[in-house]
Formats: sequence, structure tokens, C-alpha cells
Amino acid sequence: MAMSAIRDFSLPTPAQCSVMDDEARATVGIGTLMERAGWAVAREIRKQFRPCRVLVLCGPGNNGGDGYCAARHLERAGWPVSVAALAPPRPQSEAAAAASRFRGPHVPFTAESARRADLVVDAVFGAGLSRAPSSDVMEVLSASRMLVAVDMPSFIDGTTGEVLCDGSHDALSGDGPSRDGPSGDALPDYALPDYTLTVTFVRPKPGHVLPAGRRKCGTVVCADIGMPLSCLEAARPDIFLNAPGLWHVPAMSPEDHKYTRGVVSLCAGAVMPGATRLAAAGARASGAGLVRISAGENACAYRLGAPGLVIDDAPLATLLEDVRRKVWLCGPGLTGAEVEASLPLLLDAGRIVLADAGALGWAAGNPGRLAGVAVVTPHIGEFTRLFGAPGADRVCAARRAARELDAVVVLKGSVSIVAAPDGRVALNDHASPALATAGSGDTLAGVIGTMLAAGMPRWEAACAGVWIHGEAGRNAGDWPIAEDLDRCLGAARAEAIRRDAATVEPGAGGLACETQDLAVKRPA
Ligand SMILES: NC(=O)C1=CN([C@@H]2O[C@H](COP(=O)(O)OP(=O)(O)OC[C@H]3O[C@@H](n4cnc5c(N)ncnc54)[C@H](OP(=O)(O)O)[C@@H]3O)[C@@H](O)[C@H]2O)[C@H](O)CC1
Ligand SMILES: [K+]
Repeated sequence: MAMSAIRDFSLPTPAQCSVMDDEARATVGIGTLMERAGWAVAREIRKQFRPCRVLVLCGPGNNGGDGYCAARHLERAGWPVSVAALAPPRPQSEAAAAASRFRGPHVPFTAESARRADLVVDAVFGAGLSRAPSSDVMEVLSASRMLVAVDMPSFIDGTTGEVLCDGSHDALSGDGPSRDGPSGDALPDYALPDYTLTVTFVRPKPGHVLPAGRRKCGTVVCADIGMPLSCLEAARPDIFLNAPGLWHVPAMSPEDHKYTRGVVSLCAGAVMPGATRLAAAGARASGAGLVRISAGENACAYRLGAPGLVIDDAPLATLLEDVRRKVWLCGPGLTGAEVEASLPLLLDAGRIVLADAGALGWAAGNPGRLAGVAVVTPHIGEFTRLFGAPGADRVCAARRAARELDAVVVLKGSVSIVAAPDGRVALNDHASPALATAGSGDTLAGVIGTMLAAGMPRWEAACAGVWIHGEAGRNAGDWPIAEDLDRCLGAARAEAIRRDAATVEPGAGGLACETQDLAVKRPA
């Protein structure tokens, strides 16, 4: 992966952070980074809150070390600060050194102490969270009126975004129906707290982007603490925030003709013309040069109302003689029998195939039927029927499926996961709940088809399609229907090209993040 992608888009997992820390130990030193991390936490708190009584909850590891440093910096700024330690840091550790430099009051690690504070800083566990925190810890966090997390809320798994708490998975994990946590668990007798602010370091982590971490963290600020880029690179991050710059969508060129912009072809069926038409419209609206529907004897149903579409009634085998028609969408609007009659022909002819909807149903329980396709775009139900329930770690499940199928897997959800067979994963939070409407997935298939037809490599094409579709959803007004996305797709593609061109200058903004919530702040 290019260094700029690692710098600007990577989301290192806690395990990769630990590699990064090992590298940093030999260069900049953990004590220095901890000092800067604590300083960054204090700075954000001073910026976002008025002076008030602060309690810093410190765990035994380096997350706690950051907490002691933050407490000292806040105290120096004149804020009333006390510390409650869950357990002392290991003797001779950097965290122990940081703890010894805090000279302010210590109070017991209890819910009562938390209730007395106006603001509670959670520096209990960060990247080192290895299991569900005890109910004692959860009760103290839940008693807090206002919470700021150092690096990560102490009950959120930084890799999966999953809530870890004693004996029970939180109902917020994942995207609903697929949640496969143990059923019938007793609910814990505390409410899971929401955070106002999370200050993380170097780069955001997958747990800040994925549900339920995303919802629990509040505003996420990522501080540049001067971690050498070489340390981040050594950690070999392979999960990325999906945004322009991670991929490059072709712009319009004066020399363009419809075949350079790309031809998208779709297989159509007899009974669900709507889905095929929505996918075709999505392909056209996102900039395909030409969109053709292979409708056979159903051609009449597709010829009505869309004059810019070319409808073919010749047999598929004849159409496949045209080698300019490289990219095919198979599945939207098709029954299993119709998929069976078309998909094998497309694959035998060596076409770049995106399989969705009916094609995924046709291969349920037997994903090998899709061998040879370039991209699959399942929602969680389709994914489960194809590959089995993904469990709490959807990134891992999508990656495994991509490897197994040797295809790019777009697992659609509130945060869509785009996994490549080589292990790269992009997480897309650039979307809108407005996209959760029938037909929106068909539109997405069309947009990805256009990106493939424009010559983009398949993972990049899928990432770009998902982002552009999300951007259109954000601009399609209140309660849009799938058709409303089409009028926003051209502008969304243009916005992707504009943002890509306005690439962040290396070093100027440090390790850049897309959204303001994930903005990077450098130490002054
Ligand atoms: N790279 C950076 O950006 C830097 C980040 N920093 C901060 O360091 C932490 C990570 O520090 P680490 O020491 O690796 O881990 P933690 O402090 O999060 O926690 C480790 C200790 O906590 C114990 N633990 C973990 N889970 C539980 C639990 N559920 N119950 C009880 N105890 C728990 C763990 O014990 P084990 O038995 O599992 O070993 C450890 O004792 C990162 O988040 C940043 O805040 C650095 O300051 C600088 C660079
Ligand atoms: K924490």
C-alpha cells in the first residue's frame, strides 16, 4: 500500500498499534508519546469544556499513563483535578513515571467519586483492552455525568467496535438482524454510558468507525503526537477509511467518447424490471458512457420510458461477441433460473461481473457458484446466506469471504465494508440513513459497474462506488427514494474527483482524516 494511503487513510488495529509502539520505543520513546498524548487530551478538554471538577480514571497500562499526564496538564492550567486509580501502574514503567509526576489528590475508584465530578476522563483501558471490564469498572463509568475517553471508551473493542461488557454483548453491536450474540443473556444492571468526546492518537482505529463504537465515542478527535510515519508503516495497517485519495476516479476528458467512459451491460429478467432499471439508471447517472440491457424476449418491458438506454433482444451469447462490453451486472431483478441462464455464460466469456441480489440468492449456501465474479455486493442477510453469520467481527468475516471467493466483497450496512482478496479493507462511513430504502442497493450496483467500466481496479472501483453512492445519499434531501439518488450521482462523482485533487499536504495536517469529527490536531 502506498505510504500516502497509510498516512492519510489507515485505521490501525490495537494489535497493529502495539507493533507501532514497539517500533516507537526504539526511536521517539513511549514516555515522550505518552506526554504528548496527555497534553493533547488536556488541550481538547480545555477547548471544548469550561473549567470544572475533573476526575481522571486511570488503569494500570499506558492508557492510564496518558490519563496521569492529562491530569497534570489540566491541573497546571488551574482546573480542579483528582485521579482515581483502578490499579497502580507496573513499577518502573513509563506509566509509573507519569503517575509519579501527578501531585494532585487521589480519590477511591468508586461510582460515588464519579458522581461528584462534573467531567470524568476515562483512561482505564485503551488499545490493551483484552476482555470485558468488570462490573465495578462499568458502574463507575455509568455513574459519570459527562465522559471523555482517552483513545477509546474502556469497553469498546478497538478492532471490531463491539461493546465488551460482562456476560453480555450490547444490543448496539452490529447492524441489527444479523447480531448473533448469545440470546437470553441477563442485562447488566448499569446503562452503557455515552461519551461526549474521544481523543485518540496517530490515526483513528476501526473501533471508532464501526458500530457500536462509532455511536458511543461522541466526537472523535485524532491528535498527531509525533509518531514517526515509519512506525505506522511498520505496523502494516490493512484497514482504511474509505475516502477520495484512497482511490482515483477518472475525470472527464475532452478526448472522451462513450467507450472510453465505459460500457455497462446488465442482464434483465421477466418479472422484476424495476431493479434492473434502477441499476441501469445508477450506472448512467454516475457517468457510464453507455448502458445496455440484455433483455431477450422481455425487451418491450424495458424499452418504455428510458430513451438513453439501449435495450438488446439478441441472445446473450451473440451479445458477448462484442468485446467492448467488458463489464456486466448480473442479479438485480433476476430470478435464480435467470441467473443460472446468464451468469455462467458471462464468466465463460471472461467478463468482469458484479453479482448482486438474485445472483447472491442463487449461490446461497454454495458460494463456489460465484467463482470468477469480480465483485459481490451482499447486505447482511445475503452475506449470511452465502458465507454464514459473520459474528461480531464483520471485517474479519468479509475479508475471509473475499479470500475464499477471490472477489471483492462489499458488505453493505450503516458502515459498509469493502474487502479485497489480498486482505485490504475499506470502511465506509460516508453515507446516510436515507440510503436504507428499497432499490438503493440496485443503484449502488450500477455505480460500481460504472467505476469498473471506467477501468478502475475492482477494489478501488467498489470503494469509489460506495463513497459516491453515500455522497449522493447525503445530498438527496429528506426521505429520498432510490430514484432521487440519480440526480445527485453526477455531482457526487465530481465531488470525489475534487476531493482527490485537493489532497492533504504531507506534514501540514499530520495524519489526515476525512470528517471533521475525525480531524487531526497537532501539538502546538
Ligand atoms: N501508539 C500510540 O498511539 C500510543 C498510545 N499510548 C496509549 O497507550 C495505550 C495502550 O497501552 P497498553 O499499555 O498497551 O494498554 P492499556 O493501557 O489499554 O491496558 C493494558 C492493561 O490493562 C489490563 N486490562 C486489559 N483489559 C482489562 C480488563 N478487561 N480488566 C482488567 N484489566 C484489563 C491489561 O492486563 P492484562 O492482564 O490483559 O495484561 C494491562 O495491564 C493506548 O490506548 C494509548 O492510550 C501511549 O501513551 C503512547 C503511544
Ligand atoms: K480509555
